[in-house]
Parts: sequence; C-alpha cells; structure tokens
Amino acid sequence: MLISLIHHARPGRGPLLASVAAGVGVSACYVAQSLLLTLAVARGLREDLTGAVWACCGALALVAVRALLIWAREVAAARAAERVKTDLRLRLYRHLLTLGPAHVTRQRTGAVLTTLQDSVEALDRFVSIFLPQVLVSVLGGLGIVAVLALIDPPVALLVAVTAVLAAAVPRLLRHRMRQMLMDFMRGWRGLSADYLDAVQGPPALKAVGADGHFGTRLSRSAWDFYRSSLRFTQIGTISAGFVGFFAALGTAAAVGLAAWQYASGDLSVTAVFAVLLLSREAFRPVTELMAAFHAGQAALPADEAIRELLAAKPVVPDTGTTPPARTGAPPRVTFDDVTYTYPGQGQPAVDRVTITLEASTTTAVVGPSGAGKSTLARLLLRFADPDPGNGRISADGVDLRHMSLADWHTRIAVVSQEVFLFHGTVHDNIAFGRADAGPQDIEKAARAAHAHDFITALPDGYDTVIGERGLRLSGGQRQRLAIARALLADAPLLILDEATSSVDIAAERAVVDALDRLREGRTVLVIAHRLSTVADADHLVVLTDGRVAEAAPPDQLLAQGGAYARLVARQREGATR
Ligand SMILES: Nc1ncnc2c1ncn2[C@@H]1O[C@H](COP(=O)(O)OP(=O)(O)OP(=O)(O)O)[C@@H](O)[C@H]1O
Repeated sequence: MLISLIHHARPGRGPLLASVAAGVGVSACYVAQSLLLTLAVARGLREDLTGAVWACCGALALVAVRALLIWAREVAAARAAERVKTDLRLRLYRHLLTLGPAHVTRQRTGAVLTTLQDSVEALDRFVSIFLPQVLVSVLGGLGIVAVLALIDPPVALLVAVTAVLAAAVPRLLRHRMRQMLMDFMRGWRGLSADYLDAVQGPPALKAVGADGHFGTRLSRSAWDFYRSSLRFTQIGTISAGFVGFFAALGTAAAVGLAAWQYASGDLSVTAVFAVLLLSREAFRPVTELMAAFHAGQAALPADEAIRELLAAKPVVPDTGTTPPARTGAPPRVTFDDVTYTYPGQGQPAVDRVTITLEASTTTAVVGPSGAGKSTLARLLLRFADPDPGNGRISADGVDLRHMSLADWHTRIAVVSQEVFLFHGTVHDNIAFGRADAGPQDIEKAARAAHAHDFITALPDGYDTVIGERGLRLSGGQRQRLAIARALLADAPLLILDEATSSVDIAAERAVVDALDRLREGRTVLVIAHRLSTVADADHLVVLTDGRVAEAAPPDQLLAQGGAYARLVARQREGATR
C-alpha cells in the first residue's frame, strides 16, 4: 500500500526532494544552534564575554536561516502535493470517462465524489507532510545521534534506543489505527452519499412523505460517523501520549546519565549542557514524525479507494479500430437478435430484439413502463453491449464494438427532456462538445432551435450564467437549448428520449418546431414514454417485456388492431376518465 502511495507521489518528486533538503537544513540549524549555545556557555565559564556574545549572535542568525528554510520546505511541499493531486485527479477523471455512466450508476455518486475530492485531498497531507518528514526524521535523527556520539557515546546510545522505542509505538498500534481509519473513511463516504441523496431528492421525498424517514437515516449515519471519528481520535491521542512519554523519559535519562558522568569526573559541565540541549533535539524528529504519522495513516484508506476506482474495468471495452462506414451521412442502424441482461438480473431487459432504423427516418419505440425502451437507447449509445454471443448492433454494416467509442459517440446526439445544463454561460452550454464553434455558429443553432429570442432577452444574452447556481430556465427553454446543442453537434444519428413528466414542454409549439427541424435529414430513434408524439414517426416498434410485439408504420399498426392499437385505446380511456 505504501508503495502504491509512493507511486502516486512520483510526479512531485522534484519539489519533494527540495522539501527534504530544506527539512534536513532545518534539523541542522537546530543542532548548530544547540552547539553555539553550548559554546556561549563554555566561553562564559571562561569569562570570554566577546566569544559568548558572538556565539549567541550566531545562534540568533540561525533562527533567521531556519525561518527561511522552513518557508522553502513548506513551499516545496505544497508544490509537490499540488502536482501529485493534479496528476491523480486527471488520471481518475480520464479513467471515469472510460468507465462510462454505467459505473457511476452502479456506485453511489456521493461515494465516487468523495474518492475524487476527499481521498485525493488526503494524499495532499501524505505527500506534503508525511513523506518528506520520514526522510527528514531518519536523516535528522541519525545526524543528531552522531553529533551526540562525538560528545558522549553512552548518552548517544541511550538516546538512540529510546528514540527507536518511541518511534515503534505508532507502528505497534498501526493495525488498530488502520482499521479505525478505514471505518472512519467508510463512514465519511456513506455520509457524503446520504447527504447528496438528501440534497438531490427532497421534492420527490416530500411528495411521498419520506423526508422524515430520510432524516432519521441521515442522523443515524452522522452518529455512526461521529463515533468512528471519536475512536480514531482516541487511538491517535493514546499513541501521541506514549511517544511524548518515551521522549521525556529519554531526555531525563540522558541528562541523568550525563550528570552522573559529570559527578564521577568523566564529563565537563559544557558537555553536560550540550547533552541537555542535544538530547531534547534528538527526540524532535520522532515527535514530528508522530504528528506526520496521522497524515500518513489517513492516506491509506484514501489510497484504497483510489486504487479501487483505478482498478475498475470499463463495462464496454473500447478496443474497436474500424472507422465508421460513412462519416457525416445518416447511418442505417440494425439491432440483430439483440439480448441484454443487466448485471445481477435473471431476466433479460431486452430479449432477441431485431429492429432496423432506416437511414434518415424516424423510428419510435413504445411500450409499457419497464418494457426495455431506454435499454435500447443505452445499447445504441454503447453504455452496455449485448450479452456475449447474443446479437449485434451495427451502423451501415459495421458492428458498434468494432468502432472506437469516440468515433461512435461523435456520430450521436441525445436530446432528453431531462436537460443537463452545467454552471456556465448560455454560449458555453450550447457549445458543449464542440469547442471549435464560433459565436456565429452558436447563434445559428440557437435561431434554428427557436432559442435566440429568449436568450437575447436574458440579462446578459449569450453570456448569461445558467445551470446549477445560475439563472433558472423553464423546461421548454432548457429543451430548446438542448436542441440547439444537438443542432450544433450536427450528429447524423439522434436519440430523442421523451420523459413522461414533460407533457407541457412537448406541447410547446416552439419545441415541436425545433425538434422537427432537428430530425430533418437524420436517423432518429424516439424513445416514447407517451404515445401522443409518435404518430408522425416513419416506423413504430412496440416492445413488451423486452420483446418486439409488433413493428410497422403507425397507421398500419393502428389498423391492425394489435398491441399498439390497444395501448392507444387504453391511453384514450385514461384521458377521458
Ligand atoms: N440499471 C439497471 N439495473 C438493473 N435493471 C435495470 C436497470 N435499468 C433498467 N433495469 C430493468 O430493465 C428493464 C427495462 O428497463 P427500461 O428502463 O429499459 O424500461 P423502459 O421501457 O424504458 O421503462 P420506462 O418507460 O418506465 O422508462 C426493467 O425491468 C428495469 O427494471
């Protein structure tokens, strides 16, 4: 685990070495200061006042040098930590992208966020405090003992043994500490995830009267977290107490031994004074290491979470290299005998489905809730692949698995009624995914999506900040921005996912017009959760229990009086009741 942590720290090794060098310099200053003060005492005893004053001035000058070195050590350590965190965040983010949305769906979003934020932050203290401190403590400790050995070898031996004993205490308690830290971090991740659910869910929870129950659950996880953090703090205090005890015991024993040697005439008074100052300094590396030890321990569960995330395998392998058959042109997409089962589910969500989305036509998929409509869209987006050996999806004859994900995704745009707007300007939200688009391209897309007029009426027009923490837009306005975004992306294949809740939005003339314009000249798959919007589709597929019940143009299906006709009749009945 430590090796993996040191591996994470590699991008910061330059500034880390600088920080260690400065840290060793700080320790050297302490030793030199003690020696200069001893010299001052020796000169004073010989009534050499000038010599004593010079030695004191030297000790004072060292205080200034030490302050400079501490500053350099902190700056270098912070720089190292920043480099390490930036590198790690980038690696984690890139890896999350390759894992795709399926990973985040399986994990709790709050827990993934905690790994990205808190676990990476925990490495900050490991890199900036613990790692340099280990080297500084070992080098500094050895240096001080070596100087002590020149003055009084028995005292040096005594100090070395007690310092090693003091340093061993945290190591003896480390398994217990690690276990408590794991509990602490697990509790923290759970609490973060619960809070995220609580923040994102209140209206839905209130609607079913579940907010009270949720509040109890939240307070229970907060209480669990409090207890685990208390246990961790307690064990930290116990171990710090033991280190402090050994340090005090070591210093007292060293001074006692030196005093005894003085009494028996084996040591001068100046040497006793040097022992007094240096033996105290000899325990500084241990106590500093102890303080840093906590920072190092906190990184262990963080490292585990990071490694877990980095080790997660993508749900779909991105190994295809075949280029799309015809870039730019609307593709002909076929689902050939496709079966897909969600992990851990017994029944397939989509069962031996064969459908063709003819180029430049609109195919709508309808069916009762849970029939597998959204799953078809997910398979088309390659958020998942058909069960092995159970069918294939191809575009113009090329199996989607043979193309790279990036190639395939640039050919698809999705417009769903749950529009994702991030915190940023209207301009940036439309340009999302097309970084090279200029203001004219963006305005053209917005005009075609009937969004230009409402955008120019906003306080700062295209520069108005919207999305999370920004200006709130109506459902229809958000929808038109999504359409502008899709128009700008100009992908030849379009997935329209119509959520049940947005009847009013779909009824907005401007949205209907904009959608019609978007559909022109593209291959379109409409996931229709309602039937009212599918009458103008070229082709209609009725899914029930993951299977194709019937497929034909809508008029033909209505005339046949089959599953589709029954669905329409049922919906009409529902509307008149
Ligand atoms: N992430 C998932 N893990 C496990 N099972 C899932 C998952 N998502 C959907 N399912 C199951 O797969 C089946 C098909 O779901 P799907 O969302 O495709 O239906 P749908 O027709 O789009 O429904 P709706 O109209 O209600 O959105 C359902 O039985 C559903 O419970």
